[in-house]
Amino acid sequence: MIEFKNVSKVYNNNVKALNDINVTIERGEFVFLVGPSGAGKSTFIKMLLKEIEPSTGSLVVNSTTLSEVKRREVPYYRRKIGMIFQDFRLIPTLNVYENVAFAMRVVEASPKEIRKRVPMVLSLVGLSHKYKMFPSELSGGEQQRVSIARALVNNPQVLIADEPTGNLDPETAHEIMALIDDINKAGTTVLMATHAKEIVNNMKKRVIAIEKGEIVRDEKRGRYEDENEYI
Ligand SMILES: Nc1ncnc2c1ncn2[C@@H]1O[C@H](COP(=O)(O)OP(=O)(O)OP(=O)(O)O)[C@@H](O)[C@H]1O
Repeated sequence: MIEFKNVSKVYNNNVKALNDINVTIERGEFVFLVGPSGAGKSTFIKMLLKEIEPSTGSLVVNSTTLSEVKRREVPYYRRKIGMIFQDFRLIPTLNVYENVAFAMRVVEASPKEIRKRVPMVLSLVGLSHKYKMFPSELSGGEQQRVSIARALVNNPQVLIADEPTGNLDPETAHEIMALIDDINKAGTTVLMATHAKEIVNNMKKRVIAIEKGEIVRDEKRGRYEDENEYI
């Protein structure tokens, strides 16, 4: 469960990026976070990862109050969260297997556990046969699958995706969304920030729309909606 309680963020330059956000996301939900550029979506996500602190208010993620997580505990807290990005962020000098294994090494998983989990998640994303290849030898969709495997390998409760289809053609984007949907159906909470209107409208999931730092819409089975559509 994710809870924002009266959360505001004012950056040093006095930009108010989020203004009194109150929202609850239940375990197992699939939520799209939409809104124009500069609306505050990245700020929302960075707070969940404890990359930045709220100026006021508090956040709770799976019973952990983030303000109580000490600096040295942050890496352990982040194990609860898998993260995927538009630009994949794979390590170019490591092959597929090693990219995924690396995420387990940094949290000091045992070699035995690594040998068990990595093939399991590579199979889940359909890349078992490409485990020796390097990121530069893979298509964009395959690279995103590797990054999804890496996000899932430590068995997180929440998957956060920041514009995960932004660099993919529509067909590949559709395949990646089907994979993320399956992951959600298996129980992982998904929060996805996106500008991909078609995807949001096709999937009929909860949509939280942010504008100028405020939640302007929060609908179950929502739509992307943009005002210009109706002009
Ligand atoms: N580190 C920072 N310092 C100062 N202002 C910032 C900082 N990061 C973001 N902002 C400002 O906060 C506001 C919200 O930015 P944010 O990056 O959260 O928007 P966004 O919805 O993620 O946009 P996009 O869709 O373009 O990624 C913007 O006005 C931005 O300029």
